[in-house]
Amino acid sequence: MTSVPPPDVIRCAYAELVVTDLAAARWFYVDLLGLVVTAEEPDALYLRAFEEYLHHSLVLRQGETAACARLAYRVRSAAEVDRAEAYYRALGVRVERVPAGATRGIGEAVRIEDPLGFPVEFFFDAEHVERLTQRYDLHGAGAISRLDHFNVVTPDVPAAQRYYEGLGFTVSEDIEDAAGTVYATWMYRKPTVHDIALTGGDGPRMHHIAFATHERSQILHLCDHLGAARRPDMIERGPGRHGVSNAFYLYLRDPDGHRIEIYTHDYYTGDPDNPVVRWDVHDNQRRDWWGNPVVPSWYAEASTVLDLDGTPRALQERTEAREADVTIGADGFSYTRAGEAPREFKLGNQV
Ligand SMILES: O=S(=O)(O)c1ccc(O)c(O)c1
Ligand SMILES: [Fe+2]
Repeated sequence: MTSVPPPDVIRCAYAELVVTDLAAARWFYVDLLGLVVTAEEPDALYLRAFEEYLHHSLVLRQGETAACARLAYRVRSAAEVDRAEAYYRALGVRVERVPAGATRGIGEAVRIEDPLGFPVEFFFDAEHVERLTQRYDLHGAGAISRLDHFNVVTPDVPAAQRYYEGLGFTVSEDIEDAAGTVYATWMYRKPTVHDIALTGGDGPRMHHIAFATHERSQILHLCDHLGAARRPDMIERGPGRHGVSNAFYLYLRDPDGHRIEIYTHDYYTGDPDNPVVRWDVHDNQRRDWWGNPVVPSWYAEASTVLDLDGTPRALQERTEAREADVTIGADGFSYTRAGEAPREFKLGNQV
């Protein structure tokens, strides 16, 4: 902890992913998902969704090894960038101040290796570009509106929660058990369910980046588009309805295996007394409100993250119980109503 006040974080703002085949990634993120190309270089793409007016919310950079190179938060003013620098220098983590343009379209920023081992950036100034909110002539049937959240894998969820609470984030929901083990926590700065989700596991790893649509039909169109492209293998989990967050969801895997969630219909959390929702890890409806199975890869696989030198981070093993061991997703391995025997037709009762 430090006596230096934390920066005033507004929201999650952009991610930078290393991809091994920029052309294949361009097909996935632009031709399939419909993200807009703000700028294009031989080895990088700067993409945004239709409601976004900052330069980008996703950078794809060609590289040898697929990884997450950066998770960036926007702070409320240029002065808050200075405060971020002071906060993290006092915290004693690695801090780098970078000039405007270090990332195309982004102003002066502070980059850190945060206490959880993630490469994180705080910025305010950014180039404004055309906001395409009502350019319905450009929206496809699967139009994506904006970046919504990051989900990261970290071994000690309570410790990660304390770190993010120190940064001014608030818990909206979590998954825990009767013994007090916390398996996952969702935390926000913008008034939705989360800007960051902390998933218990070997980390630091990036679990997924999520974009929001306005309508469930847009998510269903993306599924149909993948079917038409004969690439249903890119659909990892869903479509479905989450228990946690109540969002309608779809998880895709990009050509490098990076997990992208498309998500809509979570809820407002902007009042100071927003009730925290706590889920029992055995509740079959926590991960999927309809009790559908969570595929094992969703628990097991996540993207490597890089340090500020671009070197892959070594993983620290989770020492507490793992959710996939305690219950395999929401598929009948546990209970929905405590004390009642599960029904025999759910997957969990057939293997
Ligand atoms: O699967 S969960 O219902 O726990 C869930 C809720 C919200 C999310 O953004 C997510 O990725 C996963
Ligand atoms: Fe998510």
